[in-house]
Amino acid sequence: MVSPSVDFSTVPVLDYSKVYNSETRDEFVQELRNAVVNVGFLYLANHSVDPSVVARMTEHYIPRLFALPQEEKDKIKMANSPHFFGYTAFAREFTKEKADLREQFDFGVPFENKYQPGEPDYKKLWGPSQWPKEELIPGFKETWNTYLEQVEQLGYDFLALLAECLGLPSDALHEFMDKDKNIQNAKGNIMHQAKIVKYPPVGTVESNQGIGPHFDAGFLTFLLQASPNPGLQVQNLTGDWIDVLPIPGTFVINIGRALEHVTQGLARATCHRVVAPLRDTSSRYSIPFFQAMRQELRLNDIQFEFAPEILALKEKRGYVADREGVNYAEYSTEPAGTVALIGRVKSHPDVAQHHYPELTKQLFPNGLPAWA
Ligand SMILES: O=C(O)CCC(=O)C(=O)O
Ligand SMILES: [Fe+2]
Repeated sequence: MVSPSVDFSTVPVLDYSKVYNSETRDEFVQELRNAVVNVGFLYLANHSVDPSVVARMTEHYIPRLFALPQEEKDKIKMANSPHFFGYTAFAREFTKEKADLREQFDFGVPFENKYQPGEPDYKKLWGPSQWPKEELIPGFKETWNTYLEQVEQLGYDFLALLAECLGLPSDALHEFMDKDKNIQNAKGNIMHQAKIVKYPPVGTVESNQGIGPHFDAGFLTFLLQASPNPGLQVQNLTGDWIDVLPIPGTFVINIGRALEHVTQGLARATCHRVVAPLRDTSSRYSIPFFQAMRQELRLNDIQFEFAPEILALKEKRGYVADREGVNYAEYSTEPAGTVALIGRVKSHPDVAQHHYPELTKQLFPNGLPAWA
């Protein structure tokens, strides 16, 4: 059941500068409520991340990163890392058992591994990134960490607005980052993850999966579309694919499954995909930043009471059956860290078998599938 009056055919653009002005703040919160409940995706213009840092990443570092000699990329291959950080060669990641036509480097915000023997496996998941040699790409690490720090902060600020738009106290969602809702404590204790992705122009009519249809697993995703190429598409309630063309100076923000779960489905996780650039065009680049949450939390441990008029928005929007994509049903019973680990093992089973042999065996009882 879908209410056609609330279905979307474009992704709304929200102006973050409205938040700083008491006359326009309310308007922003209302626009956010519409985007969060009915679309699950939005563009954020005039955001707080320094445009010169963004420009330095997109214009200077991204091309140099992918232009590193192949043997230097291979030295930091993901298989080295129990944290699933590092380089993944072209078409070596899988969405629902089909190769994604992209090449990428995965990193986390700076983090020291805190795993102690006897603790759950998911504690191994968070740890340091792997870096290309500084002399081959001078200044990259510093600029990238500055970028991550600013997006991390935007993420915490944005969570406060999101809580507010659903009628919750503005720090309500911060409990998923720190038990005392203290964001200063969350910094350095929650390991958000981000990657730098290249979609080379290899698409054909028969084979064009840049990344297959999926839902993001975590809380919020902040996506920087780092080149003018189209490709990102989101599925509306009717099932049509809607283009999310790059708009310079914006982030695309979307809701992950965990945030959908804890808001009782009010904040909508929306299925999306990337269509690979066609042959003879140019590469598409992007940087998705995935907001994580406390690993030990079972999401059902924190229950909100939403006002009836807020819950009514969900009825008005209607429900769509999950068409494609992983369910993350484990969020009802398992700690968030376990759900995240399962997701990583399914996407990178060849990496997982080195570091999480038992879990890999459990998830792939007949051995690694042929596609891996
Ligand atoms: O690269 C993009 O534009 C989107 C990537 C994405 O959806 C993902 O990695 O989860
Ligand atoms: Fe995604």
